[in-house]
Amino acid sequence: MPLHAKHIGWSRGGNLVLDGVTVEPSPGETIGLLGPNGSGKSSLLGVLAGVHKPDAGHVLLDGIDIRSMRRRQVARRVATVEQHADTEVDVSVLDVVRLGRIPHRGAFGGDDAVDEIAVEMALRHTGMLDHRYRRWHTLSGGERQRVQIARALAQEPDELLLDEPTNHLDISHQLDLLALVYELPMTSYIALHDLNLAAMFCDRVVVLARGSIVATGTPAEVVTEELVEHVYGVRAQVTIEDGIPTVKYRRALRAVMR
Ligand SMILES: Nc1ncnc2c1ncn2[C@@H]1O[C@H](COP(=O)(O)OP(=O)(O)OP(=O)(O)O)[C@@H](O)[C@H]1O
Repeated sequence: MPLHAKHIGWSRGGNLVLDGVTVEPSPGETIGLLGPNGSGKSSLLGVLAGVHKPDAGHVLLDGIDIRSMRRRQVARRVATVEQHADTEVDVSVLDVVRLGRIPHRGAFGGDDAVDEIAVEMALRHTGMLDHRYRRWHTLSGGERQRVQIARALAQEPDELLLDEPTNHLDISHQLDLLALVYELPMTSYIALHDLNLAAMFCDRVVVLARGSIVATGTPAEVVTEELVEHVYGVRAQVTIEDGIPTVKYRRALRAVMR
């Protein structure tokens, strides 16, 4: 059973950041987490990754609460790509991607050949193989993002948690990356701001507002003109082609203050 969130409640600084959030994907599904700034998408990913301990509810992996699992056990199964991953250390692309193999190495090391195959596959998948000897600090924002995805893939997880992975990417790489994630056999949770990309590449979307789920279902069920106006306060036209909604936003009249 993939990573499930059941009735998650999580508070920070006296505020309820997540309130009764339940998400139960089927194996291999791509779940889009949508919602305005501050609605709880990153917090939910943090809870799913086991980084934040929920005050209420459970995160289950194979039906077992991850709190009762060892950290390494969870790390072998769940890979995370954060929004602003960076390092001051002078490392190569290869060094970063090899970090993904750490959960698979025991006290006496691991199988170097297996590790190197996983690393090469991950670099190839993300189009970074030719850049493997580049230094991290020489990479563009988009290239760094792809390296972080490669690191997560090298981990060979069953579950992938991605926080706005298309940040910094040009449209061609956004489409490539989401197509890659969509085709991977693993279950993925992706926090996204772009409703059109979410509609194209997610099997199901979960819309959060102020820490609660306000809608969940297929993109065609959820991404409606009413929802866009209700959740984002933006008027839009939504058309559906081949079962995939496309959102065209209406430009708000600018308030001129004199
Ligand atoms: N450690 C923390 N301490 C205090 N407040 C927090 C903490 N972490 C999150 N929050 C608050 O919880 C709310 C949800 O934040 P979160 O980062 O999960 O939202 P988000 O949907 O990912 O936002 P964005 O789209 O801007 O990335 C915000 O109001 C945020 O300020």
